Amino acid sequence: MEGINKENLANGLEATGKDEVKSPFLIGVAGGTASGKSTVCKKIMEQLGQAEMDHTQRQVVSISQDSFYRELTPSEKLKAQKGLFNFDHPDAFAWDFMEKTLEQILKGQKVEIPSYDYRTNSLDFENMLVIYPADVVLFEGILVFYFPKIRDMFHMKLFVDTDSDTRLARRVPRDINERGRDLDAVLTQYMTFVKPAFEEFCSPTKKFADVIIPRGADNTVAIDLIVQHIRDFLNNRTCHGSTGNMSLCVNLDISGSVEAGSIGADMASGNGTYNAIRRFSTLCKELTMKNNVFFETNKNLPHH
Ligand SMILES: Nc1ncnc2c1ncn2[C@@H]1O[C@H](COP(=O)(O)OP(=O)(O)O)[C@@H](O)[C@H]1O
Ligand SMILES: O=c1ccn([C@@H]2O[C@H](COP(=O)(O)O)[C@@H](O)[C@H]2O)c(=O)[nH]1
Repeated sequence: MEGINKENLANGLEATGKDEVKSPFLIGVAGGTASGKSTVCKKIMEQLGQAEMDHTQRQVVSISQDSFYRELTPSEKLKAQKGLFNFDHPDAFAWDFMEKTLEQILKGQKVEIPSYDYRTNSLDFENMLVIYPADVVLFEGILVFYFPKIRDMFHMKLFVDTDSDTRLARRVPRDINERGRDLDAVLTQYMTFVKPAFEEFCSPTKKFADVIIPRGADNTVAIDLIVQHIRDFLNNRTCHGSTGNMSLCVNLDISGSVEAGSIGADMASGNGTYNAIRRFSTLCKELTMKNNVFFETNKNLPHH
């Protein structure tokens, strides 16, 4: 990406000649089908007072990976109508378009993406979604951590981890009531494509997450913490512009064992917000509340 790196993105500024364009803090939200990814994003937006706000004015926006399904060939369309197309395989997505769109978003540009119509298994170009520049962008989908180029764009990665029985129990009524399917088709698609693809492509990406959220939207403690972190980010950006996440130093200073100073040191040493965020997520994993473990430790994270 020319002219962009994680450092200046996380600091929120990209130099474009004389003008300074605000680049958003990009959060990836992955997880299996019906794990609660969109519900988690919706809750975050609601708690931040963004959901009821006019979409041109929002500081936080949420985008679904579904807008990046690729257009099907006529024969694939026929297969899809019979429930014989694999929408859970990485090949079902238009990765180039996804990458380009995220690059534009990171450059602070307005983008237009199609909505997705599950009833016809196709992109709806009549109903384009306009994504206005925002301070924080949530990007959710089953495979958002699958491709390294996309994965590396996120400043923070969340994985919504809901057990597969619960997910299936939620998917069945959702697909019947909201996506125009019948029970047989939902179960056949689940057993033929959804479950095997989850195990092969989605579940292995959990290891890339900075924060794993067990039980999805039911995990109010985890959501409150993430909301608080976004609030800090937004306040800081408003108060300090490019100084990014200084308030992390204050807000994380809630336990004697928390090394709030090391976050400040990151900022002061010029290692920047990205490192501070990494430390934040590590701290989250270390934090255990009495009788309430709200984050599952991701053992695959490198030590800082
Ligand atoms: N915590 C929850 N409790 C009960 N139902 C939920 C919960 N989270 C999500 N759902 C329901 O499960 C279905 C899938 O949730 P959704 O957030 O759309 O998942 P995803 O975006 O991961 O596919 C929806 O019908 C939603 O209303
Ligand atoms: O035409 C389509 C496109 C996708 N799907 C299924 O949707 C899920 C992903 O959406 P979630 O909201 O994360 O559940 C994926 O498992 C596909 O199987 C579909 O059924 N039809």
